[in-house]
Amino acid sequence: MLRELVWGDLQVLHLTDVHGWYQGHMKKSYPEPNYSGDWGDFASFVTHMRHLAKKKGVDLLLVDTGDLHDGAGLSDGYPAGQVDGQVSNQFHARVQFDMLTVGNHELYKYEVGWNTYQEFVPTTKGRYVSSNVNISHADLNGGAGNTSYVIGERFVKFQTDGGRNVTGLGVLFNFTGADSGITVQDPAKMVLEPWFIDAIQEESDVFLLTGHMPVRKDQFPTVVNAIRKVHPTTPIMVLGGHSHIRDCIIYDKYSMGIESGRYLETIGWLSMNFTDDVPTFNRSYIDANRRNYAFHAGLAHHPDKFDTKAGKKITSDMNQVAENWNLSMSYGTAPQDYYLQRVPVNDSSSLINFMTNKVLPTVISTSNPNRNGTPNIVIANTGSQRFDLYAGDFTKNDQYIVSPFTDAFQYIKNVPYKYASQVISKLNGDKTAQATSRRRDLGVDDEQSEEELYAQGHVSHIYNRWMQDQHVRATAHTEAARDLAKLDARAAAAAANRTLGYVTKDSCPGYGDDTVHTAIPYASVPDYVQSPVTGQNVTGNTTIDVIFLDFIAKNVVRILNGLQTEKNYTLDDVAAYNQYTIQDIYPLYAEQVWAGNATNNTSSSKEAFTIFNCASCHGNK
Ligand SMILES: Nc1ccn([C@@H]2O[C@H](COP(=O)(O)O)[C@@H](O)[C@H]2O)c(=O)n1
Repeated sequence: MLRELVWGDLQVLHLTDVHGWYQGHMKKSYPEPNYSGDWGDFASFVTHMRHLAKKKGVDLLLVDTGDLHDGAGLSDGYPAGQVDGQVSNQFHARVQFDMLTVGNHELYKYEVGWNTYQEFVPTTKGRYVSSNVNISHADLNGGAGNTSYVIGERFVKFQTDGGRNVTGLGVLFNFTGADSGITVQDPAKMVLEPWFIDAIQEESDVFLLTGHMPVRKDQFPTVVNAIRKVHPTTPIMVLGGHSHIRDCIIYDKYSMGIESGRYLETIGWLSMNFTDDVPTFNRSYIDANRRNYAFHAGLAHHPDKFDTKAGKKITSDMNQVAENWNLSMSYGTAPQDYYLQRVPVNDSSSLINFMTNKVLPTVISTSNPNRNGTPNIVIANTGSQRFDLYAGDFTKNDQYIVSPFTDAFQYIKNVPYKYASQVISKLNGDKTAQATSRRRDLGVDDEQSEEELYAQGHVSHIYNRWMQDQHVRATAHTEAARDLAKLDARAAAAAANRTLGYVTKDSCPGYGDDTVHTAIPYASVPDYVQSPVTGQNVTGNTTIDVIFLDFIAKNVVRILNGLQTEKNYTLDDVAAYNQYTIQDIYPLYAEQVWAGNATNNTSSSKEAFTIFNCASCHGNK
């Protein structure tokens, strides 16, 4: 069953953290088909929604809150000579947004930030807002030295089609991990700037406070409060991002904020009715697939009218780029799904189990011919793995999705096994505080605070906790649901028809998800894993090679020194083990082990969500 959107006088369709998933989710295993709409489908959806808004005589704005690339082939699989996101940004630009703002992933590498400024921002027709982010560059007008440029606009003021005055801001969290040449101002300082104070003086019908930061526990309240000092009752619509969750929060009677997930899985909806007294807000999280798009656009029963010419062209142009870049090239066929965090780590469907006990021993343990006779172990941080690996063709695109980092394999040779074998438990050791564990995972100094890590952009713990909450709630309700189902056959049938997906509980009234799902199970995984020792008759005094990712080299060295006093290890003892990075492990494995598997994966996840005869759609007359 799909839940209808509640329209108001003004609504925002919101996207965030697309991370390169412009081709949509292409696998057939659930929940992927729920998110099978691609950028062309999204473009068609937006066109229909804009028409619908016009027909209803209301306003509809389209907002994106950053992190456009890093995470899938169409952004990251670019040929040499280009910049990450350069081509995918061109597809993004084919849908005209009313406001956009910058994410931290646009700022890790100077050339990406500069390319955003030079090539992408001009396509947004003055609607890219980076209130607290600047990039410096040799003066473009030939002046001496460097000039600091606001990446977009500090703020925007515009009028909607319906004549409402909007003041828009685009604020990034207090990010400290930007490349040199890029500066991010703390939002707490930004609100004291003369330009900010000036920009918010004028009365608007609404403030559109966009930004790449979570809507709770970050600095949106700082900005809301600064606006409130001048405009106690003007409506503020807040659109956030960064932590990849679906979330909604009420700041005060006149403002509401939403965060709209990640990876082109979720399209957020925030609507508002202007009233003489207190505005009313509504929010929804739309599953990004053609069925849901057609349903909300009022076309569930007119599927032939859904695709626009422009939308179809975007899809075919993206497919062409994917073909040119070989993104659908299959390294082999995965015989089953491997889940990152859906099953315990000892389960045969665990990606971490598979990587540790099959992939690393097959492709890394044996990869250095000069160390052939020496036993070894391979240690990896599980944070290096980013997504499920689904049954079917394992493509070049999947390579960027599942294991995207280019962390190299290094080793320390001739470590007595009695010490080497203890490294993993020490790495996973002190579980007293999750923060400690995460600090270790990041390879940073023990003194570094949680706040510092957050400021560097690390937020995966927020998404994980959100998934865990959904699972815990689902498990708690299972008993009650079973009892209900016994009494009510219809409820049982409805529950049986649910697919896996997000089951959001946020802080706003009513249901948020537009589709009723069964929560995806969640199991936590250790921070680090180690492959079995190779070789035979390895005893405590046998010397072995300890192989690990360069990302955690410092930690391994420190731990080895804590375990023994015979040798003082330093980073000088660390050497490259092979030419591979963690991004290479599944392609190598697939070529060696899966290449012979038959492919029966020619259909697409989109087929699961045909909009023809949409049985679960209703309400579209
Ligand atoms: N080169 C890298 C960079 C990061 N990681 C892992 O990613 C985690 C940070 O993830 P966020 O989603 O919070 O940005 C970090 O803790 C590492 O586990 C990596 O493995 N290699």
